[in-house]
Amino acid sequence: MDDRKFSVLIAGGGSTYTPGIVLTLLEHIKKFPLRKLKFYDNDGERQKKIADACRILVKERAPEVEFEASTNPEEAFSDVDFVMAQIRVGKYAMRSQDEKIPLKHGVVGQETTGPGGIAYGLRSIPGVIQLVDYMEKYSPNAWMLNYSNPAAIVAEATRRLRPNSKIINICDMPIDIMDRMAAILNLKDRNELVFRYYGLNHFGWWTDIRDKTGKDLMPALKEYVSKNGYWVGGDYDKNTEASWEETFKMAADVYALDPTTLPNTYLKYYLYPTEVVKHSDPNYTRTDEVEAYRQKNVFGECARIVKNGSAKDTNFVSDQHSTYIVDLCTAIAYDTKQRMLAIIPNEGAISNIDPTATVEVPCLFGATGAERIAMGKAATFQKGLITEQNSVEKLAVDAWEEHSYTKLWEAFSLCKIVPDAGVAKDILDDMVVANKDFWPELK
Ligand SMILES: NC(=O)c1ccc[n+]([C@@H]2O[C@H](COP(=O)([O-])OP(=O)(O)OC[C@H]3O[C@@H](n4cnc5c(N)ncnc54)[C@H](O)[C@@H]3O)[C@@H](O)[C@H]2O)c1
Ligand SMILES: O=P(O)(O)OC[C@H]1O[C@H](O[C@H]2[C@H](O)[C@@H](O)[C@@H](O)O[C@@H]2CO)[C@H](O)[C@@H](O)[C@@H]1O
Ligand SMILES: [Mn+2]
Repeated sequence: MDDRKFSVLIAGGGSTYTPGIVLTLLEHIKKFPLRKLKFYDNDGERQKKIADACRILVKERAPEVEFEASTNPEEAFSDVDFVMAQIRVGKYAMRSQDEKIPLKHGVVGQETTGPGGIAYGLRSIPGVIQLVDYMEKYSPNAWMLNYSNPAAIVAEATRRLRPNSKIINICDMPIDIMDRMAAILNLKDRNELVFRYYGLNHFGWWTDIRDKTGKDLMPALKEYVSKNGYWVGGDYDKNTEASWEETFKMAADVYALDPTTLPNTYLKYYLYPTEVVKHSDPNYTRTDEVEAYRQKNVFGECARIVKNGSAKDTNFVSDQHSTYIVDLCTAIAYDTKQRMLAIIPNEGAISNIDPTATVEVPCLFGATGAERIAMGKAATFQKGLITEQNSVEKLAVDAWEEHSYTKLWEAFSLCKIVPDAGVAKDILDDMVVANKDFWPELK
């Protein structure tokens, strides 16, 4: 290790994930030394509530680290080495629409899946592109790790619109699942697993999982997942919300369809949409839960820290979501070639899938970014699903670029969870109205 210290900007400083990320960064300060921590958000009022608490946290735990929060792009993006991007364009008010509009028409209403995911995608594209442009203008040597959703559509847009930018799109769902796999197998953590995985974001499969001696762990995992999905239970899941419990358990049903692989939890929306809709309440969706619990707890705890003037007794904890991001920064900063997943142009990584598809595969992370590892051929079932879903994602980006109503209607219609083009049009027309402040005017 050398004597470099890094300046990190969290873009979307007002996010509910920010305190967890700050704590993780501070906990790992020896491994990934910091000189500056900066926040940027376009909602100064929301960001201030989180920033005022985090300023106290940083001052108490790492007084040598300079802390700044700003809504001014030049101020925020200057003198930065890494940008962690986690914006939600349209905030929870629009996530709620993404979920409730499709459900009103009997279709799955989900943040990153189906019509809701496409609607969110069209809002996120200009927001994330703007962050990339600010980074390139004010800190051209910096790297951006983007996990603003829907990461699949955002990654397809950055592949096309900013092909040479230093942006890596990432997701923590496989991280969460691999932590569960390690717990199921009584291993220390996910780093004990040597894995092969391929697919699209929120749409992928593990094909091989071994320990570091080469021992095949798939049989034991399959045996467990066939009965329990990825639900661990006990202490491990004592804080897991009921809707996530349902999702982790349902991985058993998804696994049953292809017992040669282990699936990403998000596949439940595509393979069992009828079941998902049956268990959904169109008047109370995931956004309502997040606002009632995560958002309330995070902002409540920040207010308490500010009132006390101290974060010494805070209940904020660093989570898996953020340890992964710190691992990625460390790998890029120190060229460790650690193997982790990224959402990246295919270019042969899945040999029988369009080279221009944006896929999620293991990569070696180092000073030049993410270097993809070839995963071979997708099986027939996966190839069919991936090709259809990737076309949906491509049509969504076409629609945004060309301001095309027809392309967007095609995207909605092609989407596996939408029954036909008539329902697709009804949902789309409601979404055009709901998204009028965010989408380009469609012709
Ligand atoms: N890829 C992953 O695995 C993963 C995991 C968790 C969360 N996420 C994503 O992280 C993001 C944040 O999630 P959250 O639930 O904490 O949302 P949040 O609404 O609490 O925070 C998002 C913040 O982004 C800000 N924002 C919106 N548009 C902006 C813009 N154009 N420029 C600057 N700031 C902007 C908002 O004001 C808000 O403070 C979402 O996109 C979510 O989907 C991704
Ligand atoms: O409904 P939300 O807002 O709670 O979660 C949506 C996100 O779900 C995944 O991320 C999980 C992650 O898997 C888990 O380990 C922990 O960190 O919480 C995250 C958020 O709940 C998914 O990967 C994200 O893309 C979604 O935004
Ligand atoms: Mn994700």
